[in-house]
Amino acid sequence: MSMEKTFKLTRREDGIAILTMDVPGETMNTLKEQFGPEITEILAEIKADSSIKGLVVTSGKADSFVAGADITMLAACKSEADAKALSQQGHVVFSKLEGLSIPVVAAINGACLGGGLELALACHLRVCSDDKKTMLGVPEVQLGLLPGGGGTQRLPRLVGIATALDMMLTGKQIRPKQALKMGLVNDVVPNSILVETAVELAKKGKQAAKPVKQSKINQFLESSSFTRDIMFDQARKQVMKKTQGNYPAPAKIIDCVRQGMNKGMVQGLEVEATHFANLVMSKESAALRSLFFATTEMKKETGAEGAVPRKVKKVMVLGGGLMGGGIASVTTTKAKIPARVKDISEQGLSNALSYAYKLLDKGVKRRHMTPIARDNIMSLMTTTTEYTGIKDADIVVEAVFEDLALKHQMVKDVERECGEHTIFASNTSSLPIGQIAAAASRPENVIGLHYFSPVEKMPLVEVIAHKTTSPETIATTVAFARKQGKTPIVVQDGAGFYVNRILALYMNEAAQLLLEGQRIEHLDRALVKFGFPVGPMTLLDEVGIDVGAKISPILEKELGERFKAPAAFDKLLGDDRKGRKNGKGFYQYGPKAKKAKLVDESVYKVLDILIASDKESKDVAERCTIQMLNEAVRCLEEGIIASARDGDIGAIFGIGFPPFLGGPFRYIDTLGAKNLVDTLHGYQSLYGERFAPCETLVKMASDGSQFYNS
Ligand SMILES: C[C@H](O)CC(=O)SCCNC(=O)CCNC(=O)[C@H](O)C(C)(C)COP(=O)(O)OP(=O)(O)OC[C@H]1O[C@@H](n2cnc3c(N)ncnc32)[C@H](O)[C@@H]1OP(=O)(O)O
Repeated sequence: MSMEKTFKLTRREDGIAILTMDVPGETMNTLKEQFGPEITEILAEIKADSSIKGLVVTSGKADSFVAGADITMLAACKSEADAKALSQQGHVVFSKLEGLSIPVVAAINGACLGGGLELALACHLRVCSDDKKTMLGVPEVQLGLLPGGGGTQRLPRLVGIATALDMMLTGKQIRPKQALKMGLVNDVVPNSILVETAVELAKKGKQAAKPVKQSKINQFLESSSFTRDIMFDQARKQVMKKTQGNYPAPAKIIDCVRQGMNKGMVQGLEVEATHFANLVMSKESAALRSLFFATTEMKKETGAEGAVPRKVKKVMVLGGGLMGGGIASVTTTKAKIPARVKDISEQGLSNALSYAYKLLDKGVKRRHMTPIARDNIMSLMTTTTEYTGIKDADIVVEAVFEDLALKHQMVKDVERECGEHTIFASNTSSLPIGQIAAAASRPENVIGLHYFSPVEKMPLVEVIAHKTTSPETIATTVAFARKQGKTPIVVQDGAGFYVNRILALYMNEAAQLLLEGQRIEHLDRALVKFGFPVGPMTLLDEVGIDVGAKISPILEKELGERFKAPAAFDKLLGDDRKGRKNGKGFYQYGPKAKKAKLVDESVYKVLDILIASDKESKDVAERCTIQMLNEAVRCLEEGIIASARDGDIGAIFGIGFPPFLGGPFRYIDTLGAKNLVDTLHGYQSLYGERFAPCETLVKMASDGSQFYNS
């Protein structure tokens, strides 16, 4: 362990001392084991020094305050007792800080999250910079945890119960302006005068806390334990509906606040430490923490070892449809790279422009963005019906119809009209990239870049290298996707790549259950209960039944019999059911549809279905998900994905596989390969070969091995 210290105390001539936190050897400040003892020592020194009249707490890192407790330290806890001790140690030092008789002001620039915000809350006042990196929040819930450094107690006392619950249950990050408005900070200033402003505040002395600004209704609700209990019950109900009981943290957060507000801070902190410890040791938090570690690790990977990404300064998007519009939008809005959209029709072009404009304008309406900033970003997006102004494009992303001949034409056009180095990235969801590259004279520049709809919301992209894609093309495409705010996984070429391939079998199984007489809403509910964001029938309506019908035979042809879709697509399309897009699918749409989504019962007749009694929810969920698990392992076996980690990230970020399970591979480790293989064999004898376990699983079942070591 380093002998360097985390804290530095500087005494100024005016009597204000600056306490600077700077964890040695790390890019970001986090609360580590040495935090407690070190700050305790310093606080004693400050207390004993009567020349110190005020204290400013700040960070020595250029662009972060404190990003919270060190998650690695939490993950290393061996027992609830370990974790509880950590939380209680935090309580003790934070209350010492709060108990200082001199004024204590936090000066915040950059991320101030979790335990970092809890540190700031223990100060008497807070000033933050107006930098765009400055974000305040308690994201613990996203790690399956709760704020365990007094946050569940100090936050509601500062900003009110309703606001605090919202922050803790969503984990959302608050920007400076909003933080000021809600009373989370006392002032917002440019970073250049941050510390000076904090010093001036400290000189003014401790001030009585201003009453929280909040609505009349919340004032009323928070005024007595009786009305507060109504609020807590309401919050609990909402949370149970949202989490389906799969995540233990939210209910525990509510309980901490309830007990703390009704029985006082001491009791509240005791409950907080107990619940925190319990959550640290939960399997849900372990899975969510592994996601955090996986995504931070992936941020550093180039996608092709040794290759250096080329700088992308200009992008062209072919096709102004839903996908093309979305891709152009994240290119200009997130990556801030000029994008030129080409479509054969003016209509397509105006669609793409209005797609981007609407998203930006939402930001203006919510006051996250000025109209000028919106217009500046819009000016990065230009349109054309000809190949003009694209000679210097570094990447062309193609999002036209799924038609191989058309894609070949695009490849040829781009090779003719653009530069030698221009990358041709196809957003195809089903055609193998190698087949598209077959028409290229520079196949090393051809790659797949598969987005998910809606592009601005779905965090994943698949980057697909075919056999001769160059490492530089891979690295450039990966870096480009990351600039668009995406998490890229590099996968190998093959029908359906990874995500759609595992999704297809899961969807087919749901369709099979439907044909066996299981009700549509029952199927959807069973999988939502399991932890998916929407059920398979809703998903098919959203994606488009016609789209599913188009992809299905390609997968069957390339990957085999097990991909054969149940005979339903023809009948559905024969009845003109495409899903939400044409207002006709499994559910009712349009002006007559009720707010609560209702099944369009006439679909049962179209499919000649006799409704049977509901199977157990968990059996329905198992039968569908087990197909996904088996196929995910097959993708690893075939080298389609490079690692179990990539497979887990792909399924969670691309499909919404339940995050608390950690992804298909981590879930298989939890279930045990032997157990899974036995279950697959059971289904195989009932329903046939599509349930035959893949080789790797059979091997793992016999030798007891796992995908992960921990
Ligand atoms: C008791 C308390 O209530 C419990 C807690 O506080 S739990 C922790 C709550 N805090 C969080 O969840 C925040 C986690 N961090 C983040 O979301 C992001 O890192 C961030 C938004 C702060 C910055 O993102 P970004 O600029 O992309 O940097 P990113 O690459 O993620 O992180 C930089 C480094 O800091 C590390 N880091 C950031 N936060 C960390 C944390 N809380 N614990 C451990 N390491 C952390 C990353 O692992 C990475 O390390 P490396 O460079 O050695 O690989």
